[in-house]
Amino acid sequence: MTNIKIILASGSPRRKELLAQAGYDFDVCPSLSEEDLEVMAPSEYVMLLAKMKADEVCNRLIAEDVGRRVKKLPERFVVLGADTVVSLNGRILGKPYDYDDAYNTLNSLSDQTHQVYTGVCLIYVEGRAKTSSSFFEKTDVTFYPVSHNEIIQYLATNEPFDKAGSYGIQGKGGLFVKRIEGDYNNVVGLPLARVYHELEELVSEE
Ligand SMILES: Cc1cn([C@H]2C[C@H](O)[C@@H](COP(=O)(O)OP(=O)(O)OP(=O)(O)O)O2)c(=O)[nH]c1=O
Repeated sequence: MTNIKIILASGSPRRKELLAQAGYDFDVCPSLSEEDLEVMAPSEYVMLLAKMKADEVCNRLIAEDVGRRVKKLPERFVVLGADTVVSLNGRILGKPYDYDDAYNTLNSLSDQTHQVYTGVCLIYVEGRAKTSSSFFEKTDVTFYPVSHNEIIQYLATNEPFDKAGSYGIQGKGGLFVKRIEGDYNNVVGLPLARVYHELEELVSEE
């Protein structure tokens, strides 16, 4: 039996008991639960989600290519993962769960300033080497007062349901926006100019 140290990425007492039963040397480091995620700072949260998305795609593509005689992946490429949330008074508002959630979210954003955070993770793959960079951008968005009828009309467009904070600044949701401070593209889901600069730095680092 190997004597290598195992880090058990799980909070399950059953898994712990089974590893102990076999006599393995291990430490427990449970992965973050949904409850932990909800109390994270929005900046940390979006960077973690962006990294999870990029890691998953990167690992899957590389694993799929391993079995191929003719490789589909180029010698060098970058995987970009991103995640966007709205934060109102420190509370994270993602995509709405349902109609009522979208209504309540828009109602709470009315006549208020909230923050839109987008986290980005870039993974640069060159041969077998991987280097990555993670960052976030924050944009402050102030809404005009939004009435009950305006929210009902807006929900009928179906625009809110796949969007963080239940609105799209690039669509009819733009009519609610009084002012923004920061990158507009960041609100739409990708801080393009920051991505450009980080990408330039990442791929020229070797
Ligand atoms: C606030 C706001 C968000 N959004 C969008 C950007 C994101 O696509 C979405 C938040 O969901 P995300 O989970 O960040 O992204 P996604 O599910 O659309 O795509 P994937 O996970 O595959 O990368 O909300 C707008 O389009 N306009 C806006 O004004």
